[in-house]
Amino acid sequence: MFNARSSSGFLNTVDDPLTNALNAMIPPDEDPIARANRLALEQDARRVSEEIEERLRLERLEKKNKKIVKILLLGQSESGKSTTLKNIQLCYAPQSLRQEAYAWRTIIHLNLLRSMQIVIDTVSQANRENAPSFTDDLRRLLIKLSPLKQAEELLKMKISLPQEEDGESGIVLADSNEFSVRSASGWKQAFNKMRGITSAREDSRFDNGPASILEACAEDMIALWTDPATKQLLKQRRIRIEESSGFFLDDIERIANKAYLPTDDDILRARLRTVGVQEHKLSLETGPERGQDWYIYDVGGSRSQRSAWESFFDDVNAIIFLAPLASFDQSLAEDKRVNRVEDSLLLWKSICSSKLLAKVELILFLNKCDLLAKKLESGIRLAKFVPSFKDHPNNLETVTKYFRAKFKAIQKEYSPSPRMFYGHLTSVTDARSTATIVANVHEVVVKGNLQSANVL
Ligand SMILES: Nc1nc2c(ncn2[C@@H]2O[C@H](COP(=O)(O)OP(=O)(O)OP(=O)(O)O)[C@@H](O)[C@H]2O)c(=O)[nH]1
Ligand SMILES: [Mg+2]
Repeated sequence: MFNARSSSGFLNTVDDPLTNALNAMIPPDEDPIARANRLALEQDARRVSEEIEERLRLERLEKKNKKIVKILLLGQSESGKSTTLKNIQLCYAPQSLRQEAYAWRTIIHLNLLRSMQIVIDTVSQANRENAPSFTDDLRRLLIKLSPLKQAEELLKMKISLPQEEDGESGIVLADSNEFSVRSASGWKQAFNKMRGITSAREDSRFDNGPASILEACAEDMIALWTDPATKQLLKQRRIRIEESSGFFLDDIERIANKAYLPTDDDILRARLRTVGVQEHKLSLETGPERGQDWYIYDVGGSRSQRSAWESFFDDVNAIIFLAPLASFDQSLAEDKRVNRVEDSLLLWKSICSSKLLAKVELILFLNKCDLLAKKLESGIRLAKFVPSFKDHPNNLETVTKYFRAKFKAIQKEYSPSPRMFYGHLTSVTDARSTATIVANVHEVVVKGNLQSANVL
């Protein structure tokens, strides 16, 4: 009797309708030659049937693979979420980021002016207080740098040019020091208007006045920033601008040049606060997931914005959670009583324990390790801010090991069901090392996606 091959798992002798139909057609007085012919024909039919089954299986698999992948970036404000998104763009769609370089130039100019303003304010205050370290040189520089205020106003106007439908512009001022990007179209319109402009010379549609002011003031900005009296005043007042977001004061000569166009590295270091949620669509162009669409959601991380996160938890595949370790000696901008690392640990706990996220892959980036290393080397002791660290050696290896174990233990204790721990030590302003980690995230996401589709 004909036996269907069952190793493929699709067909068997009992239930297969084709086998049953063929068996019913066997003539009772069949001779050996007719039998051999019939078996050959049946085998042929079986092969074709199996081929069709296999093709359908592959099509089903392909469809499942094409399932939209959703990744959510979470973490407190300034943890590095938007910078991680830029890294993912750099890995999978570098041209799209480079096309935005000219728009980032304006943000970087604003970042530079923001840091310069902190220096100017500190030196001016020393003047008002008749500090002995205030010199005539500093006084002269302050006067010469007064046009920078106008440059800042012009830049803000330039970036706020497009009006959204509701009449609001894309860029808003969060406080006197920081501006931010709204999730809606204003900022994208600004990008689009500037898209394709690859050099300042082509920038005929926009007033290039602020860049002229910056170039004219470059020498004096460098003189003020590098003056030993300035450094001393900043140190006395414990102002460490070098560690703040969007620090470009060591690059004034290059950035204040009128022909300046940001490098990838500059774009990663630029600071533009996120307000709301930004969706970024990525179509994978190579590899086995070719054609698959990834949607990456970048959210605003400040406390007032966190209530909006939950509406994005639905059918999310993976969460990249950023905890900036270098902030162990800082408090939240929105609540000075709360230590930043403590806030990250509490946030991590709430994400791990969420029932809605029980099946979601969690990938932890213990970020800003470059700044953490510098901070520890400069003698700042972790135990002063995190007493449970006790008298362990205050070096990068021990500190990162300590935090990794702490985050891992929280995940283990609070996850509704057991899940893998993916923890990376990152410095997401470093594109090269981050590319390796992004590849790892890719693997986890693809594996998780196949598992959720019951393909693995
Ligand atoms: N040195 C250093 N700087 C970093 C690192 N990660 C991020 N930054 C910088 O920190 C600043 C803040 O990063 P963002 O990516 O804007 O932070 P965010 O989490 O998106 O913040 P919100 O939009 O306010 O929620 C930027 O200027 C980054 O360049 C890091 O690993 N090392
Ligand atoms: Mg952001």
